[in-house]
Amino acid sequence: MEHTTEASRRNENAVMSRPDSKTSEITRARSFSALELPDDAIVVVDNALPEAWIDALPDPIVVEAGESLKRLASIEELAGQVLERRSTRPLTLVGVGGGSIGDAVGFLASILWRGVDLWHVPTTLLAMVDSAHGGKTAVNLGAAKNQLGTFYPADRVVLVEEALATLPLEHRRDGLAELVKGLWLGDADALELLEADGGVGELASAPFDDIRERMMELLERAIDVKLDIVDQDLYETKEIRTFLNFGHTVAHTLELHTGISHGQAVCWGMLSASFLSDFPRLRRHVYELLTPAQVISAFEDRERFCAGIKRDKKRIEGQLRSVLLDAPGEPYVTREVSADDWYEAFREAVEWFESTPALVERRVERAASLEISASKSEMNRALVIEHLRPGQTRIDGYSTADDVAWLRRCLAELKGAELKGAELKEAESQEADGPTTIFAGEGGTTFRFLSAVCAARPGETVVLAAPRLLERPHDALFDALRAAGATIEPVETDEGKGIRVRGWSTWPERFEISAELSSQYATALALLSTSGNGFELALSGDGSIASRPYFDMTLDLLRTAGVDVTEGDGSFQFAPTPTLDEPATLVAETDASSAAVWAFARLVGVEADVARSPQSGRQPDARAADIAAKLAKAHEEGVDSVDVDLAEAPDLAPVLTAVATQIDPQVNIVGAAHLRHKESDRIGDLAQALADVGIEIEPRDDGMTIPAGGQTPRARGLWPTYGDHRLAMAGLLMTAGGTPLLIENPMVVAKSYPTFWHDARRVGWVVGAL
Ligand SMILES: O=C(O)C1=C[C@@H](OP(=O)(O)O)[C@@H](O)[C@H](O)C1
Repeated sequence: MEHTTEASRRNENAVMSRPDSKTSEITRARSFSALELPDDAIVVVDNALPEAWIDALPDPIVVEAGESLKRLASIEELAGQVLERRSTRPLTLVGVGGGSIGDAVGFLASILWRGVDLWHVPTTLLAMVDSAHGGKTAVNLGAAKNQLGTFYPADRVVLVEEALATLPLEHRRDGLAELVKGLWLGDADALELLEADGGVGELASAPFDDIRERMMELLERAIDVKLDIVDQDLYETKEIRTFLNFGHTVAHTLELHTGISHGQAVCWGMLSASFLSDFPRLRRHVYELLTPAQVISAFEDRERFCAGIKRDKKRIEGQLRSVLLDAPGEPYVTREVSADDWYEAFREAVEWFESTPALVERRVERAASLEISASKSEMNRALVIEHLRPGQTRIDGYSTADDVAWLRRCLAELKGAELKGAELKEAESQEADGPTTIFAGEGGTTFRFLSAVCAARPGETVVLAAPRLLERPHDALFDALRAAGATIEPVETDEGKGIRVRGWSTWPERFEISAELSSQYATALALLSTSGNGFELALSGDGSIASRPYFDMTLDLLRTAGVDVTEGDGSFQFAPTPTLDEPATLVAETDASSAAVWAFARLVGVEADVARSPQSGRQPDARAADIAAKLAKAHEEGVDSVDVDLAEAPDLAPVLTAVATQIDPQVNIVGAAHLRHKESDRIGDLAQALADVGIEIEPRDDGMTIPAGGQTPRARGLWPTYGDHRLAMAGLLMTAGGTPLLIENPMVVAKSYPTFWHDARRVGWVVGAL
C-alpha cells in the first residue's frame, strides 16, 4: 500500500517555485515485500537488518552500517560495487537502513556521475523522522565526523511500517524525541493528537499495531515540519534551518560527556529549553520518553558542561546561537542565552525530572514480555572480580542500573581511568601522593565492596556516599578491615561525607566478621580473594549470615573465577589460583528482584512475562514465583492466613506487601528484621507509606502482618518513596486495582531498574508528570 502525504502533494508546486531545492516525495509501504522499487534501482542495505527484509530486496549490496561506512575509502568501494551492477543511467540508488546508510548512500548518489536518483528507505524511527529528510549527506574525515558532505535531497523517502513494528522500544523512544521536537517546532495543532489515547508514553510503549495510525500520522506531520523548514532554507543561510537544532545544543554536550543516546540527549535538551521558556506542556511530553540515568543526575561539572556548549557547531563568529520557543510552533534563534544559562536550565530540568511526583494510573490491561537487565548483585560481584583479576575474566551480562554504574565508575577511577560515556578513556595521571576520591552513590553493595577494595589497595582513598547510605550500618565491616590492618575514619569534604581508607601494608591471613546484619560484609571480604591472596574468613557474633543466599552467590562466582573455597565450622578458607590460564566467564542473569515485581503483579491481574528469566537459582529473589504461587493457592483454597519468611530474600518485602493488601488471605511476613536497614526502613517506612494512602498494616520487629481482605488506597493519594527504589515499585502495584496514585520521587527506581516506568506503560499504565 502506498500513501501520498501533504509533503508530496506540496512537491508538485515546489518544483516550479524553488528550482534550487527539491522536496522529497514521501510514501508508505506496509512491509519490505510490498516495497515497489524502480527497475533501475541499486539497493544498499545494512547487514544487521532481519534476513527476511534483506531477502525481499532485489540483489542488494549488503554493507556494515556505522561510522566505518562513512569513510571516503568505503564510498569508493561502494561506488565500485554499484558500477559492477549497473554502469549506465538511469540509476536510482536506494539506501535501506539507519542514519549512516542514508549519509553514505546519499553522498555517493550526489557525486556519482555528478548526481543520480536517490531513494531513502529509513529503518529506524529516528532516520524516518529526521535524517532521511533535508538533503544533508555526510562522510567523515579521519576521526572528525561529517566533515565532507553535500546537500542532496532524496527523490523519494519510503516509510516502511514493518520496520517500526519491530524496532526495539529504546530506539522508538529515540525517534519519538525528534518527532516531539518537530511538532513543537512547527505543528501546534498536532500536539492534541500527540496527547490523545495515552499520550506520548503510549506511543513509546504500546505494541505498534495499537498505535499504528496515530504514529504514522504524527510521523508524517513531523516530517512535514522538517520539509517546510528545509524548503525555506536548504543551505542554512537564513537562520531558519537552525530551528531544527532545538534541544541539540545541550544534547551534543551530553552525548559527548555521558554517552547517553541521541534521542535521550535531545529530550534533556528540550527539557532544559522548557525551563528557559517555561513550557510545562513540553515538559510533560518529554517526561514520558526519558529514562533516569546516573550519568545525568551526577553531571554537575559546570565547567565541562559549559565548555561543551561553547563548542556548539551552530556558533557564528564564536557566538552561541540557541533555539527557543515563543509558543508551540513559534521557534526563534537567540544570542542571549549563555552556556551558564544552559547549565542552570539543565540542572533545573534534572531536579524537576527526579522530584516531580508521577501520576500513575492503570489505563488498559495489556500483556507484555519484558526485557530486564542483569542482576545488579551478580554484576557488582563480577565487576569487583574483574577489577582484581584484570584480563582474566569476562562478564556475560549487561546492566544499566545506577548501582552498577556507580561501582563501574568508581573502579575505573581507582584504576586511574575515567569513564567517558560507556567507554573507558585514559585519564590524566593521578596525583601520586594525594588521596583518590571516589563517590559511591547510594548502593550498599557498591559502598561496602569498595571499602574492602580500598583497604586492600596501597595509599589513601576517600570514599564518599549518599547521606542515607552513610546512615546504614557498616561498622562490623569497618571493624573487620581495621583489625586486618587498614585505617578507616569518617571524613567530611567540600564534596560530601564518607570515609577515608588507608590500605594495610601486609596481607592479612585471617578476617573475622559478624554478618548478622548484612551478608554484604562477608561478601566484600570474600571477593578480595580474587586478588590472588588466600585467607580465612571466620564468622563472629552468632555465626549467622543475613540473606545467606547472597553469600552463596558470591562463593559460586568466586569458584568460577578460580578461587577454591572450603567451608569449615563457622569459617571459610579461600585459596585462589594465582592466575587463570583461560579467562573465566562470569554470568550475570536477568535481575530476579526486578522480575519479582511482575511475578507478584500477576496476583493482581497484571500479565507481564519476563524474557530470559534466571535459570541458575543463585538469586534469592527468584523465589518470588514460588511465593506468588503459594499465595494464589491460599486464595483459591480460602486459607485464612499465610506466613512468608523473607529472611533470605528481604528485597521482596515491599512489592509483596503491596500485593498482599489487595488479596484475600492475611499475609504475615516473618524473619526479616534486617528490613529496617535497607535503602529505607522497609518495615516502618512502608507502613507509613501505606497509612498515607489510607491502608493499615501491622508492623512488627521482624516483618509485618497484612490483614485479610482487599483494601483500596485513597485516589490520588501521595505515596512517599523514602529514597527507596523498591518502595516506588510497590507504589505502582498499589494502583493495580485501578485507583490512581501520585508517586513521590519516582525516579529512585534507577538504582536497580531504570526502565521500570517504561515497562509499567507497556503493561497498560499511564505514568505522567504531575
Ligand atoms: O549482596 C547483595 O548483592 C545483596 C544482599 C542483600 O543485602 P543484605 O545482605 O544486607 O540483606 C540484598 O538485600 C541486597 O539488595 C543485595
